[in-house]
Amino acid sequence: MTAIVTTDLAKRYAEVNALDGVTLALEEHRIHGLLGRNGAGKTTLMKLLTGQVFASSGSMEVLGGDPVENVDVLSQTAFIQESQKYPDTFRPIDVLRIAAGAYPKWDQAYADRLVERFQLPTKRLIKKLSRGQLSGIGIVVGLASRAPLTFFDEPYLGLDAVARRMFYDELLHDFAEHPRTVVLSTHHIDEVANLLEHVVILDQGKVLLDADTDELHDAALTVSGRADDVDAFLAGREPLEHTRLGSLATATLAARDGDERAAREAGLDISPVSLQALFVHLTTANASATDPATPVATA
Ligand SMILES: Nc1ncnc2c1ncn2[C@@H]1O[C@H](COP(=O)(O)OP(=O)(O)OP(=O)(O)O)[C@@H](O)[C@H]1O
Repeated sequence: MTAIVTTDLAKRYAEVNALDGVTLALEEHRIHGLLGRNGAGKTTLMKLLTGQVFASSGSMEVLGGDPVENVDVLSQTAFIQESQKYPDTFRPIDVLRIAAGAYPKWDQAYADRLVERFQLPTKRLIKKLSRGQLSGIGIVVGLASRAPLTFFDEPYLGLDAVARRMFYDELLHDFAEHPRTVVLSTHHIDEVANLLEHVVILDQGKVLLDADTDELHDAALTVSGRADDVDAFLAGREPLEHTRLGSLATATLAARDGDERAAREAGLDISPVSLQALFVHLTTANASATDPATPVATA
């Protein structure tokens, strides 16, 4: 089943088209990566899908319904945001108590284990917590809610590398035991690349890439070797990246059938292109092809 369908979805603010004609279908029970440079429209898309802002045009279906003021859909949805605000008097224990009442599939024993693992001081005022501890609250809520649809919008801010690793491990482990649909927005692309089954890259409000990660591994390749051999291999083709160092060269290019064999025969080394490298190539190429911000057409 498809968990999320959007058709030509757009969100216009006064001066920007934050989202511009987004058409997507996200399968249920998968971990989807929502990637994009700053201001690409990731948070805006997640806010639309959780009914927090209204679309300017287009349509969407989330878990089979319109999310706007729809308790059936929203009770099955968790949206974890780094910028979550809490009342001044709140302690983590208050947030966890509210979450326990709000999410039908809440697992208190799992929440307790996560609190311990992330060393969350549950009785300290939230306003006194460190940034990493604040992120920890969101992660505990996002995981222990076991919501059929969970959005994590850069949930790691302030978390150190060890705690981020713990989050990825927990997500993967719990996802395997309790499959659900996860949409994860992050700038730490290499760290999450192995978790993602499907990736959407937004750029300037539009979908730049919408693909399964399996397909991406075959989408591009990097060849390296003697500069003359690399040049001969590239003949007539436009590489995504090409660097020369003395008599050696490296080139990354969109893959075609037979490339690997031809590169091997030419004596070149072949390496796969990481998701992070592909992301940088695609968004950089798009930036030079378009304006940085899409101006709103005035009527
Ligand atoms: N309430 C708002 N009013 C006006 N413009 C907004 C508003 N919210 C978002 N925008 C603009 O919409 C665009 C998309 O913003 P959004 O927060 O969705 O990006 P993002 O991909 O989540 O970025 P980041 O990775 O930096 O968090 C940006 O240009 C942003 O300035």
